[in-house]
Amino acid sequence: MHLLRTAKRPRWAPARATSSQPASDAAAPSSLGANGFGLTNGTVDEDVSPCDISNLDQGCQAYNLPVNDWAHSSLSIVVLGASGDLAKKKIFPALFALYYEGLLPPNVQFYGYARTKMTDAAFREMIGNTLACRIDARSLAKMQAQPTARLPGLATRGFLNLNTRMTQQEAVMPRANRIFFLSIPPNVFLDATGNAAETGWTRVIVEKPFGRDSDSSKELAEGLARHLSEDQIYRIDHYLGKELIENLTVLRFSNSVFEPLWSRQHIRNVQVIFSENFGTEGRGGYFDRYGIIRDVIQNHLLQILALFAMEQPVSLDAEDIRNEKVKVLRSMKVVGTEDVVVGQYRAKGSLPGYLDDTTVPKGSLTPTFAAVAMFIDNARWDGVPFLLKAGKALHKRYAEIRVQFRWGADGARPLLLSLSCTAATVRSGRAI
Ligand SMILES: NC(=O)C1=CN([C@@H]2O[C@H](COP(=O)(O)OP(=O)(O)OC[C@H]3O[C@@H](n4cnc5c(N)ncnc54)[C@H](OP(=O)(O)O)[C@@H]3O)[C@@H](O)[C@H]2O)C=CC1
Ligand SMILES: O=C1O[C@H](COP(=O)(O)O)[C@@H](O)[C@H](O)[C@H]1O
Repeated sequence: MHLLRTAKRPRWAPARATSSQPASDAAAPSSLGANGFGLTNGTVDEDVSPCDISNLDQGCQAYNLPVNDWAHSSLSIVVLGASGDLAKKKIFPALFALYYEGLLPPNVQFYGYARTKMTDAAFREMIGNTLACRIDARSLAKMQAQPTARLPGLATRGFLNLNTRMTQQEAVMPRANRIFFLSIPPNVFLDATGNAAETGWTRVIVEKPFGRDSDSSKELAEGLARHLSEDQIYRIDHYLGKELIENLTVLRFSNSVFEPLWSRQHIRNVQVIFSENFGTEGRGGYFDRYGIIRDVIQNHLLQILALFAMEQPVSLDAEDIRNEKVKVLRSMKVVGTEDVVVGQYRAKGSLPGYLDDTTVPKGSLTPTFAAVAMFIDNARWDGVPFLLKAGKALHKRYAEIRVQFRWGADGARPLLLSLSCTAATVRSGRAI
């Protein structure tokens, strides 16, 4: 069964799976490009949609944001941590998709920042190889070679150097706006926030985890507040943008099949599973300081649990949903060590172990797998275990919610809500 929202697929997006089998499970066709999606024969000149400023204005109005004077303003988008996994896998492909669809202002420039030394050409090539969109290699090369290339290169020589480079490019317009995407470990956030725009607005996008613990999270929030006002800061948990998660509230509360069953009377247990079939692969610098619980359980999986278990919000406004989620978190029993199992993946055959990753400190005890049993002490969920499981370098890549109902003989099939990035599906699973 496919989910509720059927938005028009943008031209750059991969085709969605059309069966109950997620596309990621299907055999990959042999003609895939490096980005993993099928390639077509368009060229950039023909394919890139020109930016329509009136569309941007309408978008701002729709979200209640001030309308920008894009005819006289530039926009610089800076990705800090541009050599990292998140930048390569998600941010640059998403930015490129927006650009490709004509959804960015005409005077936009992208910048990367990292400590790794790389020539501008090597940096552009690295980004080019990760673009998850349907353009062919010829178009990509053309785009990279364009004299007006939007990606000037990678700054590595300090934030001052980055600022100088941006200021030079921005001089063409009276007003310069800046967006900073902090795709870096949280302990570096504060150093990175000193490059605010002088003639336009500044926005800073901050990635989870927001610190390591309560103290560092508080310190981070206070530090950001010293440089930025709250309306300049956008905190991101990209799991909230997944199709199933966006639709979970609608699936539950607008659906007379599910809502009457959503309680301890009918549900025996719930599992939220995050399984990846690849290890850290050079991300030890970030991952080892945080571990799997801070990396995905404390944020992504807990968000899912809260949305799954919350009471019906007064409206679908963000604040109302947030209030209901907070009530779930406040009703949860404190997790003790007896409720948690942790592990670390080891080498098997030709596959490296966690400690074989050269970016991981020798002898590290950081967990790459965790299973946590949680309980919500309220009338709806009293006594129902919520099992959150997450691991890297496991046998298969998938993410799903498994709902085990009480009725039926032992071994009744659970309801599976799949969080696959290519298709949100609801199906019944194998008996357990
Ligand atoms: N990977 C993913 O799919 C997702 C990651 N995230 C979040 O994104 C953030 C980064 O994760 P990820 O990209 O995976 O990690 P990586 O380790 O792959 O990348 C970290 C990046 O930060 C840079 N960096 C590290 N230390 C410093 C420093 N002191 N000063 C400046 N730059 C630094 C690194 O570049 P260099 O060493 O060259 O400086 C690298 O570009 C984390 O907060 C993570 O939670 C969120 C969602 C998904
Ligand atoms: O936040 C993170 O998420 C990714 C998994 O996200 P997905 O959308 O690609 O499934 C995970 O690999 C990474 O460790 C973590 O930081």
